Amino acid sequence: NTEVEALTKDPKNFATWGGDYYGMRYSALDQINNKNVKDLQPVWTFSTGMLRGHEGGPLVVNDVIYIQTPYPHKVYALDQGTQSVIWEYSYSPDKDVDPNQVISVMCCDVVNRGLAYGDGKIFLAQGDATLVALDAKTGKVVWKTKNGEPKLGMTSTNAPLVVKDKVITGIAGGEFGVRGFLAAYNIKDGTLAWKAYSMGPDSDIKVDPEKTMTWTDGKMAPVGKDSSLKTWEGDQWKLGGGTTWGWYSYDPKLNLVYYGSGNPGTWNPTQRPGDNKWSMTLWARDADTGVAKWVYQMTPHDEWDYDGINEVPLVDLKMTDKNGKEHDKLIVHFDRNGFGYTLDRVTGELLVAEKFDKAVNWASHVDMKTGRPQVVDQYSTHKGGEDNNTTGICPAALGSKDQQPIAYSPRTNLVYIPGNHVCMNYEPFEVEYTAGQPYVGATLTMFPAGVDAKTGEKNGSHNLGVFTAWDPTTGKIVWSKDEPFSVWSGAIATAGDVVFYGTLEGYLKAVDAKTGDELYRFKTPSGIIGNVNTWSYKGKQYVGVMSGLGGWAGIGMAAGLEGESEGLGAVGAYRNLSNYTKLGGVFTVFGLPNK
Ligand SMILES: O=C(O)c1cc(C(=O)O)c2c(n1)C(=O)C(=O)c1cc(C(=O)O)[nH]c1-2
Repeated sequence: NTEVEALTKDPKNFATWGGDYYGMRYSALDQINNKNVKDLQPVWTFSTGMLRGHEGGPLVVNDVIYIQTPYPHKVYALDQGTQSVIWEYSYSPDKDVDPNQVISVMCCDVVNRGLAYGDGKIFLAQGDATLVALDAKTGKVVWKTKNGEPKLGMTSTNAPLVVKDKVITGIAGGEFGVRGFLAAYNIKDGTLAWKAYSMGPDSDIKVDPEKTMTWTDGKMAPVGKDSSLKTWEGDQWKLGGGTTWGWYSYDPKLNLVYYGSGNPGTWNPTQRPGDNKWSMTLWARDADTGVAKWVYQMTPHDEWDYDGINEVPLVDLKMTDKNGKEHDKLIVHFDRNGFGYTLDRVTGELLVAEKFDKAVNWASHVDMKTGRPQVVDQYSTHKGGEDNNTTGICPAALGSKDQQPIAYSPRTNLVYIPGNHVCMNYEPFEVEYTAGQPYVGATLTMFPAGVDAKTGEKNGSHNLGVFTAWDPTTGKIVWSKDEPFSVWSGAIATAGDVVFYGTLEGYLKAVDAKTGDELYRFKTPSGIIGNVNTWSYKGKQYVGVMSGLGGWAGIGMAAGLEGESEGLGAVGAYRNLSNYTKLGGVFTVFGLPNK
């Protein structure tokens, strides 16, 4: 979409979830820099009036700020000059939708990861799995389309992406036996352009047996006929998961959309033998047709809920592989499974797969020839012994990183990873599918990793989080900073050589892009699970973030859960958070003082 591309080229805007089509989360603004960021101040705030988890970040298009809240949603268009509401959209359910039923099938709080802009419209993927287009000037509904059935456990939490004349969106519900898909809707009227499932017959998954390639035996080869069906028993693929609730990025020159698919259903691995393709997979799909150019499955036959949906940012960086071949169009991906991947985004060749959190113990390494992780027997959840409980698995199900997007700076050539440092015990149990009911089949408890995040030495630390700078060409940690709680907020890097991120206790932090030294912190009104964005208005640079504790890590407080293993195992680990912060959605804008 040429309009969106032009908007993202002017750093006064922040016009997609990632700031650009690449999903780099880098801003060319440098007014706020590593020397003066210590003087940063909150300059205005705005309460969203809602309590649950606030994910995503402000979209800034031609001086108007657009923010959205968790389900049942509000969208606000804000005027920066008067700091007032231009328009407000209030969600109202269609006749056949019961908001309480929707809330009951949203797995990890009622979050929403953000808005998209294009063609004079603002797009919101609503919790009830309808995609709505709002007039960017008035907030009036232009069109609305049903992308999934909440009664079957389908919900939406993703930030859509406008690509050419289409809006790309996905579906959540991997814990409810939903078969994931990516869908493209026509931007003018919301009619379906294409839909591509994560598993099933070749035609459903838009895979060409001859032309869709995958990493095999150290090179790319066609996936062959029935590449998904062959890896499931019977028709289990129909409840196969592989949902697509994360982030989508796009290469306008290659016309390819990149994203990852989630965990296979159920979490109990003994119930679904096989590799369960193409769950846990990185995808490159043609934006016009949806047909897959290449696929790479990161975690075949998942046994840990290492959902593969984390963002797939594009980076233009030169590297030479071990055969001496040069690559300069790359993607990076930091998976829940704890491995940081670099692939050639044109061909899908696997270039780097290394641990970005040294606590990771479920696999020793990724075999670079087959691309398969080498599972450590002791941490296979098939092998839980008499009580069926496998203990001390790292990372926990919420991964070494969950949905919180990374930032990449083309000035340092480093990736900045907001991360988790959490391990788990995992006890699978037999579960039967009932439409619209949880199809989880495992009980978890989580706890801090207790090892040095850089060296892997045991140190008994109680940190649940870590913020890491990473070299994507070598797969090495450059620096890392412990955080008391998981960093559940999306980072941003700037041309001022500052990296910003939020913490679960509620701090907005700025660190030096080269050294990681902390330069600034400010305690916002609630825990931060939103993304930090930056833009400029009347020549002045601003930084903005939504506070509002929730998401999976904050589910205990957000949903009022108490039991150790409630909230899919997260409640126990993050219990202490309530000593630091409370619920409440607030958008805070920061700037340097006027001289
Ligand atoms: O399988 C799914 O469909 C699905 C959906 C979601 C979601 O939509 O928020 C999450 C997850 N899984 C999940 O595994 C997970 O760790 C997670 C964390 C969060 C969050 O917003 O904090 N959502 C989700």
